[in-house]
Amino acid sequence: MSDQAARLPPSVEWRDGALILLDQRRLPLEVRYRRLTRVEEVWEAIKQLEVRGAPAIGIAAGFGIALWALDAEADSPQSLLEGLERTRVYLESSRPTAVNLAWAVRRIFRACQSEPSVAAIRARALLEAQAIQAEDAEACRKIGEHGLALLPAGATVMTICNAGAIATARYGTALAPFHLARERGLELSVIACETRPLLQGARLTTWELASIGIDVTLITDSMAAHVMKTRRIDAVIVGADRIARNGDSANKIGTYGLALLARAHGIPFYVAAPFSTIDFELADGSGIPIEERDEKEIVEIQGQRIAPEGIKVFNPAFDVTPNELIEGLITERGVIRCAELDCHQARAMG
Ligand SMILES: CSC[C@@H](O)[C@@H](O)C(=O)COP(=O)(O)O
Repeated sequence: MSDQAARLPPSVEWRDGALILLDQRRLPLEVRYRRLTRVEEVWEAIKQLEVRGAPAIGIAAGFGIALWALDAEADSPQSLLEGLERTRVYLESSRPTAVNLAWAVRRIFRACQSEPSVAAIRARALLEAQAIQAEDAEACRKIGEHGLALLPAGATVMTICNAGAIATARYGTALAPFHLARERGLELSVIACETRPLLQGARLTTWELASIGIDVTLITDSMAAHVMKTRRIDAVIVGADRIARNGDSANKIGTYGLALLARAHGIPFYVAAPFSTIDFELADGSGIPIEERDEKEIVEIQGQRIAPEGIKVFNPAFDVTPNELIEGLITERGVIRCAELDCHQARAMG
């Protein structure tokens, strides 16, 4: 079995005491890595989408808190933990929608609380961040297995944004089935929506899939209905930034529209995500915070103004797809119907 997925370099890596990030703002024109050594740089990299995608920002934030812990001056475990708590809150303020970020830094903080010394806290922060990364790679591989099992041979799948290997530790979520298909020599095709306004589909999904040899066709977001009507689309698979416990799922703006179109055309619509993306504290999607971003992302293209000066702009980065439009959640624990999510978790908790 070839290992095509391994050809893609990791987008987030801990090396020699620093965080190495693939700068996703520059793709596909340039494959450039940056070495970050301070938590402020990690905060900025998350804010500016240098690292993006729910699991990847969780992993990066995890290493960010570890960077702070390793470097901080502290004369007692208590003072280190107090600083760690402030750093956790700071990192959580970088982007609000993807729950993986808060989930990762809270998990690291909790783990550190039981350590007896400054040295043990420092070591534990890094170990926990590395564990989160390793667990994500394994979860994404399983998501790929479960997703692949849903698809007929030679399937064509539509997706939006980039929920791929570069948005996770490895393999991706919505794109994981394609990485596994490639490893196994199976032919599948992808229709990638460009994903206005920041073009993660056009820039990142096409780059990622083409670089592992998957057949990928780029369309603009407004072509989705026409393509569903005139071509055979076997499924729509998207990622998620936060899933409420009733299955309502927040993902990149435009996802909700795709789900409505898929329903109108009788195409199954799946959300692929690890359990770390599920926020069991939220009863439904109405409580998911939706990030609003700078108007420049809409009124400019590559620094060039395209809309009149002074017009009003609304730029939400995410929307929420209601559970009734979702055929199933493709998770590391299998494909779960939204209605079964809550009891599934209750069973897993024993
Ligand atoms: C595996 S990534 C899942 C989601 O985070 C992804 O689909 C998405 O919406 C990313 O948005 P982004 O704004 O690029 O971070």
